[in-house]
Amino acid sequence: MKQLAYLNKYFWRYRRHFLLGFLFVSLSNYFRVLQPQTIREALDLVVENLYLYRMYQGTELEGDFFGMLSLQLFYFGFLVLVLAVFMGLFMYWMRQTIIVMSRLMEYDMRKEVFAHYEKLDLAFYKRNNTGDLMSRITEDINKVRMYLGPAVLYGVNLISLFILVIYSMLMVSAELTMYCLIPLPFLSISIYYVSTLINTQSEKIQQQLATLNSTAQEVYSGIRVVKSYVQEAATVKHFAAQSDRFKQQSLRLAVTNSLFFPLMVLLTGMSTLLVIYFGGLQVVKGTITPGNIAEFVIYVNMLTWPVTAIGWIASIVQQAAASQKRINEFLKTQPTIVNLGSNTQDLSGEIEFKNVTFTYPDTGITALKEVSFKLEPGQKMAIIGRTGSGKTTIADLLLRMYDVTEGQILLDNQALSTHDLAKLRKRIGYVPQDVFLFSDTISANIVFGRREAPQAEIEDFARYASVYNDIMDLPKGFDTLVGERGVTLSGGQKQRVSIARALIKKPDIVILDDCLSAVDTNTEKQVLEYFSGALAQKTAIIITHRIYSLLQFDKIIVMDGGRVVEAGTHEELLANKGYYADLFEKQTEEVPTASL
Ligand SMILES: Nc1ncnc2c1ncn2[C@@H]1O[C@H](COP(=O)(O)OP(=O)(O)OP(=O)(O)O)[C@@H](O)[C@H]1O
Repeated sequence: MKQLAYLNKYFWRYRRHFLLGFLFVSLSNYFRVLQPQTIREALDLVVENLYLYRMYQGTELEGDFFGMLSLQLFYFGFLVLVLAVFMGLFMYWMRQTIIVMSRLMEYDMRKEVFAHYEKLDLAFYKRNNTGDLMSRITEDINKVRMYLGPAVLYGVNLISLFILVIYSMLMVSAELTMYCLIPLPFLSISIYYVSTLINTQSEKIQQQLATLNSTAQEVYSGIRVVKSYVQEAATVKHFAAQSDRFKQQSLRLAVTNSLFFPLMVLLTGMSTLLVIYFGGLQVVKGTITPGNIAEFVIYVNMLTWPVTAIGWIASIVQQAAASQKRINEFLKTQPTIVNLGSNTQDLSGEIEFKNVTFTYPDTGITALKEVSFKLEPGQKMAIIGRTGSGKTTIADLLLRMYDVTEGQILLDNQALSTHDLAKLRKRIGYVPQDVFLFSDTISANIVFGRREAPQAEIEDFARYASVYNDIMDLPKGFDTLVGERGVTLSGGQKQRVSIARALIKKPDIVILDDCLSAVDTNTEKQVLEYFSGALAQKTAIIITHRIYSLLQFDKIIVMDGGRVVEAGTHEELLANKGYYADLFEKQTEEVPTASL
């Protein structure tokens, strides 16, 4: 339960809503409790006057007496109505304060969790799967919201109603109060068990629904494979089996749900029975009036829902505590990559790796071993090597997605950590290998790192990245939606949009990670021409599997198993007759007219 203490800061922030809510609940309940008392008075009035009425029956005063009695009853009826109006009014305000409070808290909390997620480093995202992150920010926060809103509301309601009703009951008869309260703890306990059962079953159903969703989603995403392997029937069978499990679980829940109300009615019915029986005995003895019995029956009914709610609240609080525990786990996770630097100068582009060794914290894989190289401002370097040889890791370290395990990276002759992290990332234009575009317009994707860029520049950079004509061929040009909600761009088009996105930032250093792999040789040639022209003054690192003779590299390093196994210029490496020379030879044979 101590997990929920984290939420106290929100209660403090919205204390005004909370206190007002408490006041409105109490006022609403006050008017509610006055109702049975008015009904009791009305009923007693009728009982008392019945005798007198019989006396006047048949006389000429009968009409007057009846009129007077009706007027009094009308007055009581009107009073009950007025009380109901006040009760309803305060009930409306109670929801407007407490439920609104819970929604405000939910909003603050979701924002806090999302902002915290964004601060966490890449290693955190590798350790935890996206589904888990999503469920904590959606389902878990929803469950906590149930505690902040409905549970608090019914809890506050329960306390104030209990005090008022029990007080009013005790004023009439302590003995009768005791009898009618006997079944209520049983009601509360059994509702607690039933709602816990309902919650467990609902959770299983939710999980099964998630499985069902992902099964369907996977089939739709991989529909080409499914169709080409003629696996439609098999996937339908698999889906039907999952649906069947969902159906069974839902039917089980329906059985449990149908226990809820009969149980409630049974136990409150017993309370009513006890009130009528023992109350009747007391009326005979003359200690209470018949109106008191009616008053008590209404009290018992009033208590039914709050007492039921005890079990329900307990179950909500239990779930909220479990969810808050999961949320706290992430909130307490601190990023390992933090901003230690204050250097916000633009970069001249000098990069030096000094004996850099790096081991991925989550897998223990040593991706780089004593890697050293130096680039002067404006120099271009190619990194070549087999897959898994550590090329991307070099880019990740330069962007401080991870910190080196051993050795040092210097940027402009200063340790990487002395540079302001945000500024450092802003000054590096990085085109990652796995291109990712947001479900937004092409324009919005291009200006992602420099939102104020004017349309003319967006178009210019699309031209530099050789994607302008492709974009203009789309139905809405730069306003075309891409991704899930829009058109699907080809792999090569996506790569070029992502190049435009990196270049429009006008970075000091450019890193391209195998980002021309999916474009044809002509397009590749155009992009590289732009690089050798417009980016002549920028330091650039190009990670690739292809050898480009178009672009004059000042340096080429060949990676293997995390080490730099060859380094030098194109000519030096050819003379070396190693991996590079081999690759060059193979590529010359394969594509004699390509970009070589
Ligand atoms: N986020 C990560 N967590 C753990 N290990 C990783 C991670 N990224 C890469 N590795 C491992 O580090 C090694 C180097 O990977 P890296 O991505 O740097 O290679 P690469 O040369 O860029 O490969 P490719 O040409 O296929 O992109 C590989 O063994 C890989 O499995």
